[in-house]
Amino acid sequence: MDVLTAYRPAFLENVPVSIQVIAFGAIAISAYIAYSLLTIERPLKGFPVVALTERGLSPKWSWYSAGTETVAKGLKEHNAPFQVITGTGPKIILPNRFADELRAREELNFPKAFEKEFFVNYPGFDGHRQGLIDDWFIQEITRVKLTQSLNLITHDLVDETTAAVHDVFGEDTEWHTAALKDNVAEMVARLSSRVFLGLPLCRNRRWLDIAKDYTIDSFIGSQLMRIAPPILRPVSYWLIPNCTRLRKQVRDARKLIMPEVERRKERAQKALEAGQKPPKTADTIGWMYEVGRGRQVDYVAAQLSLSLAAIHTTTESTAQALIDICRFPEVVQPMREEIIQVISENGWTKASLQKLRLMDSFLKESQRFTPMSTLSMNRYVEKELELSDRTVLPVGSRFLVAAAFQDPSMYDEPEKFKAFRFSDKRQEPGQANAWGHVTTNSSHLGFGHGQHACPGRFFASNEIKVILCHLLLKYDFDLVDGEVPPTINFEVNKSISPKSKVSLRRRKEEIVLDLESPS
Ligand code: HEM
Repeated sequence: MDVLTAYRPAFLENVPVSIQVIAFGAIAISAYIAYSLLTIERPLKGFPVVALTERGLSPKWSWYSAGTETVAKGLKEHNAPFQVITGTGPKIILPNRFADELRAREELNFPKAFEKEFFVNYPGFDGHRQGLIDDWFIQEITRVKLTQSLNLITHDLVDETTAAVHDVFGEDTEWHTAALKDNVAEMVARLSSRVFLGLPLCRNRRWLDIAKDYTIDSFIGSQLMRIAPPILRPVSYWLIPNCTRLRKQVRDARKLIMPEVERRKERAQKALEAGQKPPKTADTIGWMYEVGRGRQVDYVAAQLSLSLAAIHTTTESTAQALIDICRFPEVVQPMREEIIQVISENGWTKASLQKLRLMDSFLKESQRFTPMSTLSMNRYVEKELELSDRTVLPVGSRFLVAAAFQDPSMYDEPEKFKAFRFSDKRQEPGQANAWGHVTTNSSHLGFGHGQHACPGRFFASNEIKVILCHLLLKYDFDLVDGEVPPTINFEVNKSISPKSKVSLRRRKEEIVLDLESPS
C-alpha cells in the first residue's frame, strides 16, 4: 500500500479508492473499444455479406462453425462474387467460372493470402513466415528439384515404405483394429522425410513427431488465436498450449537439422578448396543450398514450411483413399490386378507409377468425392484487378474460388463414387492427359490451379501410389463396425478425426514388392 500511495499522483489524494477503481475500469474499457473500432476489419464495399442469419449465426460464426454451408448459401443466392467474414477479416468468394481467368494473373500473391491467418510475426510460426520472406524458394525446390528427381527417389520411397508398412501395420493375419489417421501420418512423415532429409534423420523419433505435429499445432493454434478478439491475441498466444508446442518444435528442429546442414556446408567447402565440385545430394538440404545461390537460407523454417505443405495434405489424401477402399470394396480386385501386372512387368520406376491408370483415377475420384475443402485458390490481391464480369477486386483483399466437385454440368452423377470415371474419360479421343491425378483444371481444384497450383503434387501422387501398392497387396481392410470415420470440420476445411480406426489383417502378397537390399 505504501508503494501505491508513494506513486499516486497528487490530484488523486482526495479521491476515494472505489472511485479510482471505477475510473480506471472505465478508461480501460474505452481504450479497448477505441482499439477494437480502429482495428476492426470492415466488410468490403460492393460485395454482399453472406451469413446463416436464419440459424441465428453472426457472419463470423457462420464462417467458423458452418463455412461450407455459408459458401453454399452464397453461391445459391448470388451466383456472383460475395464475401464472408472470417476471424481475420472479409474474404471474397468467387464462383468456379472465374478459376481459369485467375490462374496466371500477376496481380496475385499466394503466401500473402495466409499472412494474417497464421500470425507469422509470433515465434513458432516460422514455417509460415518462410513463404513470405521468399515466396518462390519452396516453390522452386519442389517444382524444379524434387519433381526432376522423381525417378531417382522412387527407390528411396519403396525402401522406406517396405520398412514403414511393416513397423506401422505389422504382420498380424487375424482381423484387428488399428489407428487409421495416426498410422498413415507416421508412414507419410517417414516417406516424406526420407526424401526431404535422408537417412538417418528421417527415422529420428523427435523429428518424425515434429513433422507430424507442426502442421496440426499451427492450424489449431492459429484457429484459436483467430477466435480470440484481436486485442487479446498477444495474451492468448502465451496461453494456448499449441503455440507453446510450436515454439518447442522450432527449437528442437533447429537442434536436429542445423548440425547436418553445417556438416554438408563443410563438405562442400572442402571440395571447393580442393578444386572439386561440391557433392550433390538428392534431398532438400542440398537443393536448398543450390537454390539459395549464396543467399541466407533459414533451413529449419524451410523444412517446416515443406512439412506444412506436404505431411497433412498427403496424410489426409491417403487416409481418405483407405476409407474409400473400405466403403467401395469393388475397387480392390481391379486395382490389385493392375499393381501385379505393372510392377511385375516394369519393376519400381517413375514410369511404372504412371502406368497405374486405375489407381490414378481412383485417387482423383477420392479427392473429388470427399474434398479437404470446398474452396481453393487462396489469393491476396496486390494490384487492383477487374474480372470479366466487371467486378473489381480491391488491393489488399483476399479471395477464394469455389470448387465444382459436385457440379452436375461437369460430372455425370456427381453424387456417386465412380472410382474409374477419370480413367474412362482418359480413353476418350484427345483426353488422355486431361484427367490424370496431377492434372489441374477448373472442374477439379484438388491441387489448386494455375501459377500457384501445388508444385508437390507429382511427388505426392507417386508417394501415395507406392504406399497403396504395398497396402493393397499386403492387407485386407474394412470399416470398423461398418461406420465411416467422422470428420472434424472448421470453416470450410474437413479433416478425418485423429481418433479414426480401421480394421485390417495381413494377407500374402502375390508378388515381391520389397527391394532386395533395404537400407
Ligand atoms: C495429396 C497431397 C497434397 C495436396 C492435396 C496438396 C494441395 C495443395 C493445394 C490445394 C495448394 C494450393 C494451390 C492453389 O491455391 O492453386 C498447394 C500448394 C502448395 N503445395 Fe501442395 N498438396 C499436396 C502435397 C504437397 C507436397 C507433398 C508438397 C511438397 C513436397 C507440396 C507443396 C506445396 C507448395 C510449396 C505449395 C505452394 C505453392 C506456391 O507457393 O505457389 N504439396 N498444395
